[in-house]
Amino acid sequence: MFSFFKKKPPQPEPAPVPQEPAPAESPQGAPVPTPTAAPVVTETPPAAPEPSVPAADTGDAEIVAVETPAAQKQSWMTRLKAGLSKTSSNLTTLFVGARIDDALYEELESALLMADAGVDATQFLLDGLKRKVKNEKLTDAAQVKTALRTLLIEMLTPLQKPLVLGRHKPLIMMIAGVNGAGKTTTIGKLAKHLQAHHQSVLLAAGDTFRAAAREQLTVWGQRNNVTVIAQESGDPAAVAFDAVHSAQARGTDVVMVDTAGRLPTQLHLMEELKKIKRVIGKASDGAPHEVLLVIDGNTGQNALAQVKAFDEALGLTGLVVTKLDGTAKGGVLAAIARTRPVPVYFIGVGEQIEDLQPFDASAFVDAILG
Ligand SMILES: Nc1nc2c(ncn2[C@@H]2O[C@H](COP(=O)(O)OP(=O)(O)OP(=O)(O)O)[C@@H](O)[C@H]2O)c(=O)[nH]1
Repeated sequence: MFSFFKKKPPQPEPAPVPQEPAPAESPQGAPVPTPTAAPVVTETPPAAPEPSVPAADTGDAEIVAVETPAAQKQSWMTRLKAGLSKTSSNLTTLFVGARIDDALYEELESALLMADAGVDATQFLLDGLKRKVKNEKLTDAAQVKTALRTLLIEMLTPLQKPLVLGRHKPLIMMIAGVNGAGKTTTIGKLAKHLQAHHQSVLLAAGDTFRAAAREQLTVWGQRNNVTVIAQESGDPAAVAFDAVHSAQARGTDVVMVDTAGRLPTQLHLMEELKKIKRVIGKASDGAPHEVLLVIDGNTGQNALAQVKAFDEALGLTGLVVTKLDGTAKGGVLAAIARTRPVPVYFIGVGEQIEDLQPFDASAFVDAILG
C-alpha cells in the first residue's frame, strides 16, 4: 500500500535574518502603494484559518502520513490503466499467443521505442530479457512478459521516492518547467493533497511574466483557503523572498514557489531561475529544500532533454510527470531511469485532483503491461 507523503519531525531552523529588503505586504489583501520602481505585492489570505499540524505529528520516528485505503488504491489503478492505455496497447498485445523468437524481440524493440523508452533503455531491457529467457529456460510468452515486468520494475524502482514532509518549517519547494507542462495545475493539486495531510500551505505566484497566471493562482488560493503572495509586476525572486518570509512569520508548513514556463534554450530565463533559487537560499538557509521539474509526459524524449538541462541549471531533487493520460510515450520514464535518474515524486493522469498520485514503480509497470 502506498502513501501520498512521508512525514518527519521538523528540525529546529535558525531564526531568519533578512538580508534583502522584502517587498511591502498588505495586511488586508489590498495593494500597498510603494515607492516608484518597487514591486507591488498583494497577499491573498485564506478565507478561513488553515488547519494546524496535530500534536501527534511531532514524534521522533518517521511516520507514514496516511495510508491509502484499498478502495482508493483500486480506483487509482483503474485510472492509471486507463490513462496509460495508449502506452500499454502495443506492449500488451505483442505477447498474446506469441512464440519466443527473433520476431517477438523485434516487435518488443519497436514497441519500447514507440513508447519513447529511448535506445539505451530499450537495448538494456532486450539484453536483460534474452539473458533471463536463456538462464531461466523460459518457454512461453506469458513467462517472458513476467520477466519483462520484473526487469521494468527493477529499472524504475530507483525513481520511486516519497516526498518527505516536516523536515523543515517551512518546507520550501520551487517548481519549474517549460510552458504549459502543468506547473500551476500541479501546484494546485499538491496544495489540496498537502492540506488533506494537515499541512498549511503558502504559494508564491512567481510567474510574474503572465498576468493571467498570477490571477489564476490568486483566485484559486482564495477559493481553497491558501495564502498566495503575488506581485503586479517585477522580479519573481522578490516574490519568492517575500513568500518565504511570510511563511516564516506565520509558521506555515509548506511554501510552493511557482515560476514562469521557459525553455532550456532561453538562457537568460534559465539564469533568472538560478537567481530565484539563490534568493530563496538567502531568505532561508539551505532552501529551497525541493526543486521540482514538471514535465509533460506527451513530450517523450524531449522531456528527457528538459530533465538534463534543468538539472544542470538548478540541481533537481524531483520530477512530476503530468499528462500521462492520452499519451503513447509513457516509456520516457525508462529513459529517465537509465540516463538521468531524478526521483519521480508524482505522476499525473488527468485534470482532477485525485489524478495526481505518488509514482509507484510496480503499479506503473502493471498499468503499462496490462
Ligand atoms: N490531461 C491532462 N491535462 C493536464 C494534466 N496536468 C495539467 N493538465 C492541463 O495542462 C494545461 C496546462 O497546465 P498549466 O498548469 O496551466 O501549465 P503551466 O506549466 O503552469 O503553464 P505556463 O504557466 O504557461 O507555463 C491545463 O489545461 C491543465 O489542466 C494531466 O495530468 N493530464
